[in-house]
Amino acid sequence: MTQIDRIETTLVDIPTIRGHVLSMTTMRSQAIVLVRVRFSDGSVGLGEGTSIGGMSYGPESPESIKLAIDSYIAPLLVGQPADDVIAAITLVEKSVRGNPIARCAVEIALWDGLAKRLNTSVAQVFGGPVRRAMPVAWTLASGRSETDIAEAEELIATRRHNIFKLKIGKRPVREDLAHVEAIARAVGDRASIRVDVNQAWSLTDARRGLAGLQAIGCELAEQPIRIGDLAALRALTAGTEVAVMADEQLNGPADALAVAAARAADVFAVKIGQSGGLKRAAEVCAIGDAAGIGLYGGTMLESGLSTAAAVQLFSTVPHLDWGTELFGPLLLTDEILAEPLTYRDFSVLLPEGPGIGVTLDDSKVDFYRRDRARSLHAVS
Ligand SMILES: O=C(O)C[C@H]1C=CC(=O)O1
Ligand SMILES: [Mn+2]
Repeated sequence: MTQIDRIETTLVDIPTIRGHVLSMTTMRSQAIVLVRVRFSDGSVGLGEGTSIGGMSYGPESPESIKLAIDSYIAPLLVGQPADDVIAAITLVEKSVRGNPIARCAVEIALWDGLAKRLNTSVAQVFGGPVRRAMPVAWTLASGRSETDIAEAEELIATRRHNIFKLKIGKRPVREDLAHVEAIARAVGDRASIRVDVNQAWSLTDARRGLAGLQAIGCELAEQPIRIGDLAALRALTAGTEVAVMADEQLNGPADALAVAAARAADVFAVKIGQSGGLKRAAEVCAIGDAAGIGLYGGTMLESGLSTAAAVQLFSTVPHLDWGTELFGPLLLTDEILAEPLTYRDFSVLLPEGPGIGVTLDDSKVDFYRRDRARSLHAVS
């Protein structure tokens, strides 16, 4: 019986193509925890765990993801049967509370390994794709309206994106509304406009903000208020025509059930990392779908590796009415995959090939790994 032999983690830092301005932080590089699971038959599974802005976005950081895997998850899994992925994640969930991104990173590698050994794709293991291309939004977050408009124009012209998510919540509501309106006016009916407040608004800000967004014709507002207050989120959802999306609020199936039961959102941003893995993300989708909540494939701005894993999963989700934002690798200045994912005609394509459908460019990983940068720094 094939067993899990070894789990290795590597921190990799890749610069972003421009500053990415969120309400709580400005990203200039992205830190990725790469996971390699080595199995006793010689096969290898790849995974990735990625958070945003250190600990400013959520409770996990790149360093905490690495530590959770090295010190807690790997010792549990070494020696376990390689093919029993559900048993493995159940074992991990019993001993590791929280830490959904760390659990997801390892789980991706387990699915990748299983599917590769079966010579099939992860999508096939999840029941097979219902689509091989899915709409992919882009986030305009340079911090300046004119720069965002120029970026949007280029992306529409090259047919890469025609759904734009604007990061707001850092500036006063009035200024943010003027920013959204300027971009909405500039793109007209050539693109749709959504916003992500990343929890920054108070309830009164949110009432004013959503009324303004509705007047501008913005179709969706993501996580307008801080997580935890489902009654307030429900009141906002009921009080506006703008679709309200839950993002940071959703950390797995139990949260999905709570939001659905409270009718606190119109749409779920389903993230494989935040959900605690592909299996749990599929459950979040099922709960949302059963509750009549729209689904959207979210991202933690991961590299192509975890993005490919998410594409595998979302290709199998029957109703993905709000498309995806699986553009993570395009925000980075360099590609760590041997063969990049294909973005074409406003969509990302399901990669062909076994497992999650992608392999690493090892020389790129060596170049960007954090411990290499440290040792270079030490000798210079
Ligand atoms: O959705 C988030 O909150 C995080 C992330 C996803 C896209 C983006 O630009 O930021
Ligand atoms: Mn969001």
